[in-house]
Amino acid sequence: MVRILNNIKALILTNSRSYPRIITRRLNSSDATAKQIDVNKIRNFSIVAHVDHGKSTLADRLLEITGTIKPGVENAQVLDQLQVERERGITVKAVTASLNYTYNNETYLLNLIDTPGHVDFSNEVVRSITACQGVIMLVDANEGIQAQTVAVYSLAKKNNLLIIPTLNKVDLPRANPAKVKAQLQSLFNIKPESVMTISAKRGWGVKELLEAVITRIPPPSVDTKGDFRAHVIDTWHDKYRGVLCLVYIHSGTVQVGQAVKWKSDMKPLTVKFLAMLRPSEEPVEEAVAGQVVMVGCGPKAGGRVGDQLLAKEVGNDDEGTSVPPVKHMVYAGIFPADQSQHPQLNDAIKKLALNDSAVTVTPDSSPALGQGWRIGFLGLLHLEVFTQRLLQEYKAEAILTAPSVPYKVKVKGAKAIKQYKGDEVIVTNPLLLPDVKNIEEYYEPFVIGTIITPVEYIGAVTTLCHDRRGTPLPSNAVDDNMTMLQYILPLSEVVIDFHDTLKSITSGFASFDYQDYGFHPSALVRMDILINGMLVDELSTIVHTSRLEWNARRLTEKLKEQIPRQMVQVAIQAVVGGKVLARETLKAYRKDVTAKLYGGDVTRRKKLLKQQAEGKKKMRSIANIRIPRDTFIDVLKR
Ligand SMILES: Nc1nc2c(ncn2[C@@H]2O[C@H](COP(=O)(O)OP(=O)(O)OP(=O)(O)O)[C@@H](O)[C@H]2O)c(=O)[nH]1
Repeated sequence: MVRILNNIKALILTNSRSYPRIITRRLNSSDATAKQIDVNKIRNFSIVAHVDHGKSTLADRLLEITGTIKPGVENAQVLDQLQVERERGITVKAVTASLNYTYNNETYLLNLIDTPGHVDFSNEVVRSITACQGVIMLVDANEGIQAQTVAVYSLAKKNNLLIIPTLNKVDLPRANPAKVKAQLQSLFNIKPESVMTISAKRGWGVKELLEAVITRIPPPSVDTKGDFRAHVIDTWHDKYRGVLCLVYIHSGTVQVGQAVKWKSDMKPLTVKFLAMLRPSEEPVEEAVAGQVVMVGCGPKAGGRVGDQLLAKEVGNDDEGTSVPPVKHMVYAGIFPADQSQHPQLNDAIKKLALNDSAVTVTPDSSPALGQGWRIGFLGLLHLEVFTQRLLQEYKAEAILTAPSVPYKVKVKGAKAIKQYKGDEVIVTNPLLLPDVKNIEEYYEPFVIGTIITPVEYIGAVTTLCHDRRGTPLPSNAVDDNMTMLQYILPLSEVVIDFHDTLKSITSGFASFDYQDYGFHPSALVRMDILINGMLVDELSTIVHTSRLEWNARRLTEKLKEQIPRQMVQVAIQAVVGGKVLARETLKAYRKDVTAKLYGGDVTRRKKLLKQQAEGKKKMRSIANIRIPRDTFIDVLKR
C-alpha cells in the first residue's frame, strides 16, 4: 500500500498552477536518445475511443510494459494529471508519452498521445492526430460501437491514418467480442481477423497490441535532411520557463542553442529547453524529424497551437502541416464576482487560455456586470471544465452568463458593409447584432448528429430530434438490436441539454456525437426585454421564430420572480421589432422602506446608510427601476 501511495505521489503534480502538464521528477532515464533512433524506428500513434472505453487505462498499461511506470498502480491514470480530470474521471487534455520498446532486438521510440473521449474535446483529438500515423481504436467489448466510435473512425480515415481496431474489456463476463466484431464489419467494413482483443485493466493482449503498433503503423514520412520545421500541437505555461510547446518535427533536426523563429512572428529566438516527455521531462540535446518533443525558447518567446517553429534560415512560405482551426460551439460572458478581482481573473484566464488553446478570449463589458470577457468554447462541458480549472488551478472565481451559439448575418447597405468590413458578420454576442434594418438574412449553425440507440427507443429518439428541429438522414443498422440514426440539427438545440435528455429517454443506452455542418439560413429574430419601456441590453437574445413565444414567457416570468418590488409599478415586456410577445407586471411596493433609518442610535443609523449605499452600487438603474446585479446573473444563467 505504502509503495502504491508513494508511486502515485511521485506522479501527481506538486504544483499544478505552474506545471500543468509536467511531472517534475524524472522516472526513467532512457537508453535511446534521439540521435540513436532512426526515423524508421519511430511510431507516432494515438488511442481514440468513445468516452470510458478505456483509453487512459490502456495508456497506463503501455507505460508499465515499457518500464516507464512501475506495475501494480491500479487506476493510476498517469496521463490524467489535471485535478478536474481526476475528479470527473475524464480526460480533458491530450498528453504525450515517449516510450522505448525493444522488439526483435531493435529499440523503437513509440510516441503515445492520449486523447480525450468527450465530444467537447474533439479539438484535442484532431490536434493530436496531426502528429500521428496511426491510431488504436478502442471499442468496449461489452457496450459495442458508440456514436463517438463512428466519429473517431471517420476522423482517422479522413486523415489517412492506419487504424488498429481493438476490443477492450474482454475480461467482463458480459463482453461479446464476436458481436462487436460483426458490428465493426457491418459499419466500417473491418475484417474480424484484423481486430485485436485486450483487457487494458488486466493487461491481457497489451503486449501483442504494442507489437501491432510497431508492425502495422508506418514510421513518420518526414524529411530528416531538410531545414528544421515543426508544428505546435500543445502549449502550456511554466512559472519559471515561460511558454513550453509540444511540437511535432516534420523536417530536419533541432538542438539546444539553435536559432529559430515562429512562422507567425519571425523574431529570432534560441531553443533553451528541449525534452522528451516520458511523460516526465527527459532533457535531450537534439531531436530529429518524426519526433514529438517539448521545446521552450525562454520566458518571453510566446508560441501557440497551430503555429510553426522554423529554423532561422527558413523563409516565411506556406509549406508544412498546419493544425485545422478550432470551431467554437458556444460563447459565454465571464465576469469577476467583484470588479476589484478583474486583474487577478484576467491573469488567470490568460494563463489558462494558453494551455487550453481551444478557447478564444475577447474583452466584453456590460453596464450591469462591469468589465469582463466573452469566451468561445467547444461545448458546455468544455465551458464547465474551463471555469472549474479557473477556480481550482488559479483560485479565480467567475460569474458566467447564459451560453449562446454563434450566428451569422448577411448585412445590406454600403454603410453597413463598410462598417462590418464585408457583408457577412459572425455574431457571438446577441448585443452586437447589427441593426435589424441592415440585416438581409440570418444564418444558424447546424451539426450532423449521430445517435446509436437500441431499436426499442427509435420512436422516442425520433420524437426528440423532431422537437429539436432536426432533419433526418438515412439510418443504418449496427446489428439486430442497435441502430445508428443521423440528423441535421441546429447547434443551439443540441448544446444545452440534448445529450442529457437523450440519455434519460433511452435509460442511458443511446450515445451521441456531432460534427459541424456549417451555417445555413434560418428564421431568427432578436428578442429584447423592456423594463417600463426601456431596453435592457444585457437581456437581448437571438431566438428561432418557432421558439419565440415560449422564450418570451419564460424570460418575463423569471424576471418577475427575480426583480425586487419597487416604489412604482414595473412592466416587464418581451418584444420583437416593437411587437409585445409577453408581459408581466410587478406591483408597487407600499411599505415605507426608510422607516428603519429613523430613531435608534447614530452608529446604527450610519451602518444602515452605509449598507444601503453599498447595495445601491450593485444595482443597475433602468428607467428609475433598480435591478440588483444578482438578478442579471440569475436570469442569464442557464
Ligand atoms: N473490466 C474492465 N474495466 C476496464 C478495462 N479498461 C478500462 N476499464 C474501466 O473502464 C473505466 C473507464 O476507463 P478509462 O481508462 O478512464 O476510460 P477513458 O476512455 O480514458 O475515459 P475518458 O478519458 O473519459 O475518455 C474505468 O473504470 C476503468 O477501470 C478493462 O479492460 N476491463
